[in-house]
Amino acid sequence: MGEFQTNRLRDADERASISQEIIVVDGLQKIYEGNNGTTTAIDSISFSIERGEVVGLLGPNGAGKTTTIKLILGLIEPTDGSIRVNGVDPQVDTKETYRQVSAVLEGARNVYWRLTVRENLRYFSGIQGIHPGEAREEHDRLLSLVDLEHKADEQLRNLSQGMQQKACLACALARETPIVFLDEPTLGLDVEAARDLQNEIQRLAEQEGRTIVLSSHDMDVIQTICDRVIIINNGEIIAEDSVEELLELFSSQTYRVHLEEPLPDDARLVGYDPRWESDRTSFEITLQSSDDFYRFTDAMEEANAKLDSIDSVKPDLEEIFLSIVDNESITASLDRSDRSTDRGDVDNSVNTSPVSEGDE
Ligand SMILES: Nc1ncnc2c1ncn2[C@@H]1O[C@H](COP(=O)(O)OP(=O)(O)OP(=O)(O)O)[C@@H](O)[C@H]1O
Repeated sequence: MGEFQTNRLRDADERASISQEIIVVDGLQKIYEGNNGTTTAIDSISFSIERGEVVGLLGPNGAGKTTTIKLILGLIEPTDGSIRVNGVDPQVDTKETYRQVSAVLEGARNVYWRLTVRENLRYFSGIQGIHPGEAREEHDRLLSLVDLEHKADEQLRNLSQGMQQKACLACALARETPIVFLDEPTLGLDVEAARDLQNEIQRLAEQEGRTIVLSSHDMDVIQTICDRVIIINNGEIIAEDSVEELLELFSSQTYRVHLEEPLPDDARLVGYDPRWESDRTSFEITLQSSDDFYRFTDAMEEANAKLDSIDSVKPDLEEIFLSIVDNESITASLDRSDRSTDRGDVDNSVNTSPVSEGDE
């Protein structure tokens, strides 16, 4: 998928200073070392994110998304490469990075379980320098957004898991940082709450110019709210484009073919393996180029297939994502010599919480 690859950045400082880029990652690499070998989780990736963008960071399990986010937050040290978060190097100034970014990461316990929901909100806006009196109205709005007004004075440890997740989200938003990282933010939310949150994310970006980076397996959410996606697989960026352009590009590559009569069972479209419908008259096929298109029509002729119609179809982001990752997996599986251990064998002692002293 070479045409999607991001351009390598010249220099992170230079890029950050001349543009609206609020996150600049240049040649970033992370190799985890363990007793039984090493794992290259991130392999020289470069990308940038502009102020006010809503970007989806996507990839299959183990692709390297969480590692990338932890590196940007300064929670772990890169093996190589550089990162700037609003001009700050997270390795040099972790405190300032924390002031710039809030994050809700899966499994991260970055709230205080013995405090009530409202006390947590006050604490998190307080450390950002927001006066409690000024924050009251905003906290009411956030409580209503996550549907926790009735639990505002309950200790967090007494709430259900879903409510705790909502409270973490509200605390992250209460900090009013320029950048927000959200991992699976709609997981466990009911339909209405998920829709409200999506609207809120769009509002934060459009009206307040805040930058949101989302990681989610729900492609409907990504398609609805993200301006752009960065797709990672095996530690490398395999696609980086606006959602609109990806939809456009793939709609002109995917076709629905309908034959006048079923193709006999023993006939084959040599070089293609289309997903037939049960009566063997229709299938969808992805063709990468005009050459491919001509090869396909030759294969149809050889198989004596009688074409009735061929229409361009519009796949959704989920189908596009699977198609990009599947294509990539075929090449990547040939070259994994240095990925010799899995997570269980090596250092797992990373603190995922931006707050070091949770009082659980
Ligand atoms: N602390 C660690 N020590 C060793 N290897 C690790 C560690 N954390 C992650 N890895 C490995 O690095 C690779 C990338 O993991 P990462 O958690 O970044 O993926 P991910 O895209 O977030 O996956 P998921 O969607 O499953 O959360 C995986 O092979 C994983 O096993």
